[in-house]
Amino acid sequence: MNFTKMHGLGNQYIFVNQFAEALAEEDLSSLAVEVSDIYTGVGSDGLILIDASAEADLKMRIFNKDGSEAKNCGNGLRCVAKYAYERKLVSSRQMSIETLGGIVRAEVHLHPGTGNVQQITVDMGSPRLAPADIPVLETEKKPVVQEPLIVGEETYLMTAVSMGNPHAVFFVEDIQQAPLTTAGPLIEKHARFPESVNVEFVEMVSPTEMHFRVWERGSGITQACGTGACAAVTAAVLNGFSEKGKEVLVHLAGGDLRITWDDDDHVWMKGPAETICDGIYFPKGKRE
Ligand SMILES: N[C@@H](CCC[C@H](N)C(=O)O)C(=O)O
Repeated sequence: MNFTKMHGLGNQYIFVNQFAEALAEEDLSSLAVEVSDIYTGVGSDGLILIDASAEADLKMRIFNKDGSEAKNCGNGLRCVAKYAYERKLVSSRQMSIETLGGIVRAEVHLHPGTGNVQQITVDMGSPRLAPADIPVLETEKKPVVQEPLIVGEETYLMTAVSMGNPHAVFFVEDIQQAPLTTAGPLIEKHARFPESVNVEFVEMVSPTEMHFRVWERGSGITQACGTGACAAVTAAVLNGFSEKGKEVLVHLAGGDLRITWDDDDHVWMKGPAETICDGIYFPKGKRE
C-alpha cells in the first residue's frame, strides 16, 4: 500500500490516496491500528483516506489510532488540502472537502519561491452547540457552558462544542498543571458522552491568545488538534473570555494556529501542514 505521512503541528497521520489505492472497507479500522503502532507500524495518530466525493472536490475519512472512525479532523484537513493541491488532485488553490461532519472549504497559500503549500486556511463551518448535536447527556442548556461534570472525586466545569466531532473544553489557571493524563481518559469515556469526547484544557493569556493541551478521543495525548482549537476558541467566546470576530492565537504543544469565530458564525482556522515522507506499507500477515 502506497502512503504518505504528513503532520499538522505534530498531529501525524498516514494518508492513503484512494484515487490510486482501493482499500477494502472491512480492513480500514484494523489498518488504522496497525499503521499507527510506533513499534510494528509506521507510527501515527491515525489513518486518513483521501477519496472522490459526489458533493465536493474531495472526501476525507479519518480513523483514530484505536481504529474508531471520527467525523472531522482539522489538522487532517490542512494536510489533505496541501496533498491534493501539490499532487494535482485539484487544480485550484480553493477546494471543498467532504467529511462525515459536513462539507468544508479550504484554501492553500503558497511559498513564493518554491510554490509549495505552506499555510492553509479552512472554513470549518458553524460550531454546533445543542446538547443533542454534541452529543452530551443530562443537560438541556444551549450552549453547554460552565456545566458541572463529576469525574471521580472532582467536579470540573465544562463547555461542550461540536465541530462535527465532540469536544469538552475546560479552562484552567495554569496549563502546566492541567490534569491531562489523569482526568483526560476518564472524561473521554464519561457516561455523559454517548459517543465519547475529545478533552481540551485551555489557559487564557489574553482575549486573543491562549495555551491549549488535548487528550484526543481514540488517540490520547497528541501534539495538536485542529477541531479542538476551534472548539476552544468558540468556548472562550461563549464564556466571555474572547470576542466573536477577533482572531485568537492558539499555542498548542506542536506549534501555533490562528482561529477566528467570525461574525457570520463560521470558525476559520489557519496553520501549516508538512509532508514527512512517502512510502510503501506491507500489511501484517503479508510480510516476510
Ligand atoms: N486531531 C484531529 C481530530 C481527530 C479526531 C478526533 N480524535 C475524534 O475522535 O473526534 C484534529 O486535528 O481535529
